[in-house]
Amino acid sequence: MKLMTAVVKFVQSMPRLFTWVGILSLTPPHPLFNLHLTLPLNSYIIYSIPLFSQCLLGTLLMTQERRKAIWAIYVWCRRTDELVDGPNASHITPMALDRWESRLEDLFQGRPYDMLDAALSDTVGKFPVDIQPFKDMIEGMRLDLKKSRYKNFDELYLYCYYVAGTVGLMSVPVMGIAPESQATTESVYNAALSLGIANQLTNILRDVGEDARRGRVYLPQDELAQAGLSDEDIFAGKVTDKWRNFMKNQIKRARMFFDEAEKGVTQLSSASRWPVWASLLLYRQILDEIEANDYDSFTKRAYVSKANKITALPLAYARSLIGPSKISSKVL
Ligand SMILES: CC(C)=CCC/C(C)=C/CC/C(C)=C/CC/C(C)=C/COP(=O)(O)OP(=O)(O)O
Repeated sequence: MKLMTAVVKFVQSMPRLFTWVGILSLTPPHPLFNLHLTLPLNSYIIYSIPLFSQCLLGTLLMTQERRKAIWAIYVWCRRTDELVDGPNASHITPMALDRWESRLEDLFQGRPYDMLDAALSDTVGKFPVDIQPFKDMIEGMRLDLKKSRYKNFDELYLYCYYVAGTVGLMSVPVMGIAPESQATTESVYNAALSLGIANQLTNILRDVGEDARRGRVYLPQDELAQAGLSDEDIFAGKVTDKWRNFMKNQIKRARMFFDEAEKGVTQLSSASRWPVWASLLLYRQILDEIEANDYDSFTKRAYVSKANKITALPLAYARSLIGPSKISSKVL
């Protein structure tokens, strides 16, 4: 009977699934597509951002209210990221970030500056979203302006929290915890944080060459030294046995964060589980692709093929059918 209900639910969601698959294989939609607002086109926000767009596309599988809220949050994150990574990045000063922060405070108090802020203002009025992770993300941008090396994993972890772990914390109040969940709220937030960290570590391991060309090394310096490697080796960009061993350990650690995140997905409300599983399974596969590229993140950009993306959807759906149980909550 349960299986029957699941099959019916899956078939009922087919139109949305096809939209999702269709969009995955075409171009990303406009970010405001789901905000239902007629606004000037800020299309730069979405067009260069596979991971974010992957997460956003995933939200097509959610309820409309939640979908709009997640879009509003991710659009704000993207705009924040664009301040230090976008075309105007060279003009961005800590003062500009201070102004962005006071604008954030205003929108949280119901005084949005523009229409995109208004979408987030609307979201924070509807869902119990806290301002702290948003402020922390701005802090991460401040850090990125002045720092290009990380002494050890603690320092790198803090950076990953600021720029990505925060996104997990912002998302949980919107995605919702299943009413039948017996897990502690803290454990679910921890899992969400782990997913952000895992995504960012994966991003870093995929983009070593690209970052090095911008003079940045987002790898723990002490671990590089222990592996017999230095910045010069990163800039030289040669895949050696030392590099392979170093990467094997980094990939192992990123996978541990994905494992932590997986424990929390089952505790999310049923409508949110599918998109989260889909983006988790897809992003995790980038690590497999780095291995398949013989750890060459200097000249190759690991990516997940369209075929794998499409196969991940039903897999993610199957996993999303498993919700909280007494056993899993005891594990947490
Ligand atoms: C697991 C539980 C309980 C909840 C889920 C909580 C969520 C949604 C976590 C996801 C957090 C997330 C999407 C972080 C994004 C961090 C990141 C690495 C952003 C960078 O994205 P892009 O720069 O677009 O990456 P690309 O380079 O791939 O385009």
